[in-house]
Amino acid sequence: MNSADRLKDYQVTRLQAMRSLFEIVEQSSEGTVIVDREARIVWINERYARRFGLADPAEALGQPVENVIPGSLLREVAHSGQPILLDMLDTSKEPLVVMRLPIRDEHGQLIGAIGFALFDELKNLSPLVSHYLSMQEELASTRSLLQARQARYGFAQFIGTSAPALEVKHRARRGAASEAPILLLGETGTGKELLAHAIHTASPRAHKPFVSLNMAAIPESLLEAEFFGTAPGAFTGASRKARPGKFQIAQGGTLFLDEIGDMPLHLQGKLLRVLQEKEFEPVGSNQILFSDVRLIAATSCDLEAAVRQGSFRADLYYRLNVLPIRLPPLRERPDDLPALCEALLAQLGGGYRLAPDALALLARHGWPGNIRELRNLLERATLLNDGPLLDAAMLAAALGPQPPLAMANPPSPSASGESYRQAMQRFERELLENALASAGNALEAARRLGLSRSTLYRRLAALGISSR
Ligand SMILES: Nc1ncnc2c1ncn2[C@@H]1O[C@H](COP(=O)(O)OP(=O)(O)OP(=O)(O)O)[C@@H](O)[C@H]1O
Repeated sequence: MNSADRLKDYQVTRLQAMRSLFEIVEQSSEGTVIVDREARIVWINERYARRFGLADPAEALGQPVENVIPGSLLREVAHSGQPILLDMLDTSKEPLVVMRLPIRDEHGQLIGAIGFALFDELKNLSPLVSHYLSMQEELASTRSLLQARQARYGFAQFIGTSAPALEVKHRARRGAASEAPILLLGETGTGKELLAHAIHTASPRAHKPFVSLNMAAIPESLLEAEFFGTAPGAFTGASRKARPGKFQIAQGGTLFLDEIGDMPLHLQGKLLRVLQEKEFEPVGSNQILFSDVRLIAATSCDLEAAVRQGSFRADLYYRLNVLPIRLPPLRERPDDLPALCEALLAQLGGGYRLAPDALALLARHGWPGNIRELRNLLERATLLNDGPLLDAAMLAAALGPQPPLAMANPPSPSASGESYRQAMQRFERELLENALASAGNALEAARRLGLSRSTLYRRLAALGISSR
């Protein structure tokens, strides 16, 4: 077939397509009307005429379109030549969804317009519209949640070039590339949460949420709902709406469970099920939800001892312990002190630096609160001094009247043959009670001790000390 034949063929096909289109729309629509350039009706189908109260379509011919169809915009289209592809037309009965198109002759001259009433069953559209609106809402809230839940730190923020710190980063990078659960072990303030953020940021899940949950900070009775969410009206006082749990919020991303050793036994079984079966049920529902969440757990307590004592399930411990990473206490990595001080002082702002004798003093300190304690101390020193150079005397003043813990007198051994454990408990009790008494409140006491508030509360609860 040559190109002229092909063109002829195309034009025929196009004409046939146009005719079919007109017939289909005309037959399936609620009505069709054609007007000339002056917006007088030249043709209207029976159905449409009847809708506007005319028994015979012939009665409409020659009339201005607005006389028959109040509110019609066909005059505008016949004048401007601009189509109105989708619009609503209010009528005395139900509103119509209409389409209006200009009509041109074979020379392209505007000669009128055609209007189709596509349908009147607007309620058919409402599920579509409400579905669209709810999807828009969901998208907006997911976007803002995601922004709020982006991990804040990467490996660059984890300061340290000592051998133990490099080993931590090396293992953490390997962990980031895998999907296995990670268990972060270490004393309070050693950077477990910081490292969990960094692992998430370096993992393929980085663009999905990072959600953290501290077992010690949430009352036991609310933990299950925090974890798995609730079905609508799941329990008295629960919201009538379903409430998503951290597993749903973290979907596709990472869930960081801090102080996992404080997790109640009955929840440990449920967590194990999620890890093994990748599914869970919201509280008060028997709907099974699929979970795609990478778990990073952290603890400052001795989980193996907890397993031996029966307060932590052995099967969950083994499942979590696939890739344990132990964060060394600050006293085991004194070489990192200068870099840590520099980074923490830079974060605090104000251009402060440490004098060499200040570093020597810090190296002798015991750091029970580790890097959090170091950060708090430096912050206090910058608040007490105008700077820019902080010396040993200034840091000693910021540390407070008592000598640094490493140099403090050890508790005297009890003449009555007190065990190591009992002596440690007595020491801890004195330390916490003194801190509470001198600080006046738990938040300030935690700050002074270099502990997180949740760790302080947990230790107070364990020793039966009231925080008031
Ligand atoms: N290697 C590090 N480099 C820089 N800052 C650090 C480092 N490790 C910890 N920090 C800082 O020390 C503080 C405590 O860290 P983080 O909260 O991660 O400790 P944690 O081990 O999770 O403590 P807890 O067990 O009490 O919850 C934070 O301000 C953190 O940014």
